[in-house]
Amino acid sequence: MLPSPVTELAPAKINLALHVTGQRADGYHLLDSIVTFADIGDRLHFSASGEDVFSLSGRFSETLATEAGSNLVIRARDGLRSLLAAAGFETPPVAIHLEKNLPVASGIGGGSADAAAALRGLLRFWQAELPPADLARLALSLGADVPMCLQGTPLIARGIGEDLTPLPDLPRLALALGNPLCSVSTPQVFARLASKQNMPLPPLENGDWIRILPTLRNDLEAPARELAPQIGELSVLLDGEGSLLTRMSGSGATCFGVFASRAEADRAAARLQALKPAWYFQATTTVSGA
Ligand SMILES: C[C@@](CO)(OP(=O)(O)O)[C@H](O)COP(=O)(O)OP(=O)(O)OC[C@H]1O[C@@H](n2ccc(N)nc2=O)[C@H](O)[C@@H]1O
Ligand SMILES: Nc1ncnc2c1ncn2[C@@H]1O[C@H](COP(=O)(O)OP(=O)(O)O)[C@@H](O)[C@H]1O
Repeated sequence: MLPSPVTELAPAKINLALHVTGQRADGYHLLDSIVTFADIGDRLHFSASGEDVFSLSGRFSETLATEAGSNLVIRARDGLRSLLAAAGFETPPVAIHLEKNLPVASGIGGGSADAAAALRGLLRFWQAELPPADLARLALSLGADVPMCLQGTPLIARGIGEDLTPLPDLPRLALALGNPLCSVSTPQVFARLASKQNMPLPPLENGDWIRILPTLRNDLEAPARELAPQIGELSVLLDGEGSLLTRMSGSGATCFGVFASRAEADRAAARLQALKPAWYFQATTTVSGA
């Protein structure tokens, strides 16, 4: 019997805080990051096919079309298939369609979210299982953010992103996301950091989040603003809409504003979209940790 079709959401990742605390000998930076996930993202569809096929659609698919063969989704499929084949599972050809709704190279981990969704979706499609440690190793080999995207719930990420601690009491947040649609290169942002040894996160047990979050930082924001000055303009616009806390996510250029309610986040995103029609704005409610 042919496998049944499967659909997976690849939710946007939001770094609510990101402290760079050191650098490994291989050049990768050590992070302390509070991460949550949006209720919006890319969408992946998996269906039976005579041969492996990969197709793209969506607002941001064009930038990826020329390098479709090296897409993280393909790398995830191939990596998973070889582990599953070694474990004796059947992995018949699959048609994968990626609906690319998230801006590319934008600090909300679109590629990592897609890779994680490909792993989750293909395990369901092929009705297969892997030991969690093998899956975690494969995820990390695809990118530092892929293990956290595989988890998909609020967490603290340490190391380069592989050391994950759940944050079940992080509340749902109403956010307006904005991006001036200038893609920012993650390695270039890390390379411009003035200091690589910054204060780690303070202890966060029983977090009074609304009080604590504003006292934290994104250490990548200053170097990203040097590369893309529009980030400063975007932050001012979010503040002007009444954001309770405005900050950049990941290596940018996406910034988020935290709003008192989803209705306020919706209004802010709609007003800013009218003001800057060529930019990306999206209201979202983040997932619950419980
Ligand atoms: C900065 C963060 C924060 O969550 O997010 P994004 O801006 O990508 O969303 C991540 O650490 C990005 O993770 P990810 O995008 O998966 O990174 P990778 O593909 O593994 O690495 C891309 C490049 O970024 C740099 N890099 C990445 C992660 C890290 N902890 N230290 C680094 O120095 C390295 O130069 C590496 O070659
Ligand atoms: N499915 C994918 N979605 C986005 N980018 C991808 C994908 N596959 C490979 N990439 C590559 O990964 C790079 C980082 O993209 P992305 O994950 O969107 O960045 P960020 O983590 O900063 O949001 C892009 O420049 C692109 O060339």
